Amino acid sequence: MITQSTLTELKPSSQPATPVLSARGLVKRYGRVTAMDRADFDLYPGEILAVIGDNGAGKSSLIKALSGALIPDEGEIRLDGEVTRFGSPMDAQRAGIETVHQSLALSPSLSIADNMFLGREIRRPGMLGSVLRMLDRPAMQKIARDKLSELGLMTVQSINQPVETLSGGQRQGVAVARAAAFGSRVVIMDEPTAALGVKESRRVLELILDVRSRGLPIVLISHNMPHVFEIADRIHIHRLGRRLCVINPKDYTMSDAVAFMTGAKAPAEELAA
Ligand SMILES: Nc1ncnc2c1ncn2[C@@H]1O[C@H](COP(=O)(O)OP(=O)(O)OP(=O)(O)O)[C@@H](O)[C@H]1O
Repeated sequence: MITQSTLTELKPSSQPATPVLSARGLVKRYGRVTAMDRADFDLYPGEILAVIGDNGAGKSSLIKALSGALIPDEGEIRLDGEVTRFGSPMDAQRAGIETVHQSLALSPSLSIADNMFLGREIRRPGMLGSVLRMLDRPAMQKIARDKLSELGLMTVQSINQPVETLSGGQRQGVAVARAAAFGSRVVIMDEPTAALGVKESRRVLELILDVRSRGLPIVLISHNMPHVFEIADRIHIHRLGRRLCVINPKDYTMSDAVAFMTGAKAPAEELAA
């Protein structure tokens, strides 16, 4: 049953007014296709915000803009209230935003530790002026081991095991651990359970809750309604390139959410974002 919640009520009362990450009026056009049509977004400290929407609603475009992989034609993004511009994914990473892509972006033949530090290896101080500094493998292995055990992921036999020898759930675990290790402000997860079985999905959901309990807010893009309703604090519903509304999963059913997503039902006026 639809209750008459207001947007204000949807923010947990402990939340300060400033979102960690927000966007206003994002627009992205590809020729005649408008992938983002004045899209808004707000992520508050310590929350799991699910982003749901029908195929082609523009979720990936929104997430790409928030993670520096797409430069919007219009609109603004704010980090801790300050207007920011991400020219590349590296810019967003430097600002503390880590994204776990659906493809995971892991190198199968490399070890778990090497994958965790791919592209940001730790190097030993080299000879004065030397560009070719040696990799500090012991340091990277120690941090990788610490991060994985912090998240209860030390079921993998060795930190030096190639990623291709891991199960789908363990690989997802490595990708989440990497994001949690380097993301100081926000972790974005794109369909983290899409390719997993029931047991592995469960473990990944627990991992996401672990990451939240360590204080990092999470954006979860998912088509899996039971997962979304189980772990999200708020649900951002995207439709036709923009945020349609934000709901509290305690106040709505999965059928309500699907009806909003598909346009079968309109949200109450005060919910409209
Ligand atoms: N690079 C591109 N070139 C042309 N059109 C694009 C491009 N990227 C996205 N689009 C279009 O923009 C719209 C929104 O796409 P987007 O991938 O953001 O949606 P989505 O909600 O993530 O969809 P899905 O759930 O199917 O992954 C779609 O119509 C898509 O075809």
